[in-house]
Amino acid sequence: MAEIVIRNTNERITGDENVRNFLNKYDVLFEKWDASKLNTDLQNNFGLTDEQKEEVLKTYDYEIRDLAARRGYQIWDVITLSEQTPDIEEKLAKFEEIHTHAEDEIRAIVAGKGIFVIKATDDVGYFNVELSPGDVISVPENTPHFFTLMENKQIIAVRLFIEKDGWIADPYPDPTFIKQA
Ligand SMILES: CSCCC(=O)/C(O)=C/O
Ligand SMILES: [Fe+2]
Ligand code: NI
Repeated sequence: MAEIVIRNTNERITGDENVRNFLNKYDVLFEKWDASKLNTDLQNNFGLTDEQKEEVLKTYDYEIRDLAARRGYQIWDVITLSEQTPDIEEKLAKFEEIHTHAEDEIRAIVAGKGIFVIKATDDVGYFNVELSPGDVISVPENTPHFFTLMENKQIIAVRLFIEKDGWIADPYPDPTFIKQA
């Protein structure tokens, strides 16, 4: 179940309805998928082959096409990150830099955990969205954010993009961002 932490105040927001209301204020979509639909072998496999990634996409085909039809996404993929991932440190270092995308994108967590840190308004600052299996969020266009893993250091996520070019990150160096919280 997703939880929010507002970094400047340490306020924690829990419960799907409260999380949805908070996120919607910042144009972040929050929905749920049934995490138990994924075959348990795949839920515990953080080094998926291309064939297994296709199986993940097939499992959530209805949910993906529904989101695509409602919100205009055109392409999707599966990403898995864990200590088994080649070049994990370089990949994480890239995801952990604050950046924006010119398009709105979806991240649906189907196994493992992760945190998106997203900028709200200047007065509220950044908030953490701690995501668990079944949590689906959008990252709105031109919104500063970054991603990091949680203590278990493993995740499988489905990503939906509008642009055929896929994931293009524009760096957003932000001197107001405070790392600890
Ligand atoms: C869990 S998805 C990996 C990170 C990612 O796709 C992204 O866009 C980070 O900003
Ligand atoms: Fe992103
Ligand atoms: Ni990003």
